[in-house]
Amino acid sequence: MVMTMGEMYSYLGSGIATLMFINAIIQQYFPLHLRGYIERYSQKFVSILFPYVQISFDEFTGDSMSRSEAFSAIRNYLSDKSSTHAKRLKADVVKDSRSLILSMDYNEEVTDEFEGVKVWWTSTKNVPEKQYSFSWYPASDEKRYYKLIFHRRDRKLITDSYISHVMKEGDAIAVKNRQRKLYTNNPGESWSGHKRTRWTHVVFKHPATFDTLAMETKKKEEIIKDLIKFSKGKQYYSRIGKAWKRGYLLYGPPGTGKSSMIAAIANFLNYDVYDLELTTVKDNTDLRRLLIETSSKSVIVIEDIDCSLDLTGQREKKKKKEKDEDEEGKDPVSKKAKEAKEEEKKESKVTLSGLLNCVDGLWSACGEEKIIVFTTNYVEKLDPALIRRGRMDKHIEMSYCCFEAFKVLAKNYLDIDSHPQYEEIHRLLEETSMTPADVAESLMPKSDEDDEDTCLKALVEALEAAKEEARKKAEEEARLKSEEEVKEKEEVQLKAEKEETEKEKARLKAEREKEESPKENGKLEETPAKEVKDDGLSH
Ligand SMILES: Nc1ncnc2c1ncn2[C@@H]1O[C@H](COP(=O)(O)OP(=O)(O)OP(=O)(O)O)[C@@H](O)[C@H]1O
Ligand SMILES: [Mg+2]
Repeated sequence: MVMTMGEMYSYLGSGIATLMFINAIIQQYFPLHLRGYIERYSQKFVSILFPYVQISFDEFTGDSMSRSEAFSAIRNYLSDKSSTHAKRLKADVVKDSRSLILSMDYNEEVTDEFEGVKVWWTSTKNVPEKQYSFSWYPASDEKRYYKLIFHRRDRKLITDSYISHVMKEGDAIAVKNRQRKLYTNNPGESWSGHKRTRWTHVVFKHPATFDTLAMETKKKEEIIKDLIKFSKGKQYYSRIGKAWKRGYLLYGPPGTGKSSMIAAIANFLNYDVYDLELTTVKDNTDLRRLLIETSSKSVIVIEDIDCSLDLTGQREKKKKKEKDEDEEGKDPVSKKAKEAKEEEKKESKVTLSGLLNCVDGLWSACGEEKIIVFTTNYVEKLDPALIRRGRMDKHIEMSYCCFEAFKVLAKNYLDIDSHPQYEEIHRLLEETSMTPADVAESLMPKSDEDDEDTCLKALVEALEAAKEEARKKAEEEARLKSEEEVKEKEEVQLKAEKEETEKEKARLKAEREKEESPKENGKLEETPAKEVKDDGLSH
């Protein structure tokens, strides 16, 4: 039977212990000059006998007694290795979730290879008495550590690169295994002054991925590349002196996949999502606090940014109204309290500049690896200051469903790559604007009897109906426009006619006056004379 490294180690370990014992006797009874000589030779003897080096990674670090990061990383790394190699596994339920993580059981051994070098890992619980390496720790039942054993000729490779490789891999596995969360700012929280966390969370489980997202392939690939570049950019960002964050602005009509895109980004990068509801944020300070409490590796989302900023103004008006009503209240105590609260509310608001400061001010550099996403249906409504590059680095337009996007949807919803009706759909999609949400709705089978033919037929019908509607709308618009034009023309004509009649009238009047003038003059000659007499102003 082949001896495992652990068994060999313990076998040799006892030999070493014997040697240590002998060494202790030597130290006590032999004269100094002889002692050095014997020690040198005994060490040489041990290393010939057992040319392996051992490194221990304890669960808790000495000074702070906090869980060692190295231990966790090794645990993750080995759990990944051992679930395929080790015979005895230990199952752990990850906190806050229902997923199982298998890890190496205690005293189980796993071999690993790195650049052609073989190493042995063992996991140990409860420090055995002979383990002198941990003798300074008080005895505890739950002392756990990992032991790495390798040949001493590989020492350089192991200490220089293997251990850091294990740490990196272990951290990556931790990121992969972790339960991602969807956070939302609790509206109740910001009004009550409790010192509880401002974000509440649920497990984030959105099935949208870039594979299921319907949009032009070129555009999609560009976004994926951008995300990969960002997520690997730690050194780059620190070199150029920029906070490690990136802003995306998603704009387009409702139902074009803006929210789906955010979920796909989070799923792709394995990030948490913070859904920031601006309308419930009290003021700029509150906003800052909220953003500070967000963790690294997260997507911070502010949906419908145009509405959120508009609402700030509306909220102000509403509050004033409420305050007026309060003043008519009967209970003086609650009235006062309410007034104080209203006063507080009245002064509070999130301003554009507050938002800008949070997006790219000094505060944004707290924590790293963050993506900030704004969505809007009306990009033209946004303040240019908000969406300039550097704040919103990438502007992504989510537009109506194109043929390429349709093909993705058809693959997702009906699992088909082609169909005789594709050509017609292609033509119709170019002629009409339909959102991916509407296309998806038509493609979704409504009953068990529905197959691809019926679904595609439904889509064609929907597209034709949309086309017809658009045509009618355009016609109606054209009709209204032409009607307006006719009306305008008529008005112009009417005006011209009116002017003409006015002129005619004036002309006629003038003519009449001319005709009547001799008679009139006679009369007039008499009258002024009379008048002159009457008012006594004549001379
Ligand atoms: N590009 C797309 N790819 C795949 N599915 C899509 C796409 N656009 C929309 N959908 C489907 O339509 C539904 C609505 O899309 P989504 O919520 O992402 O739209 P939105 O752009 O965020 O709309 P709104 O502006 O109203 O928030 C989604 O559940 C999704 O199934
Ligand atoms: Mg949305």
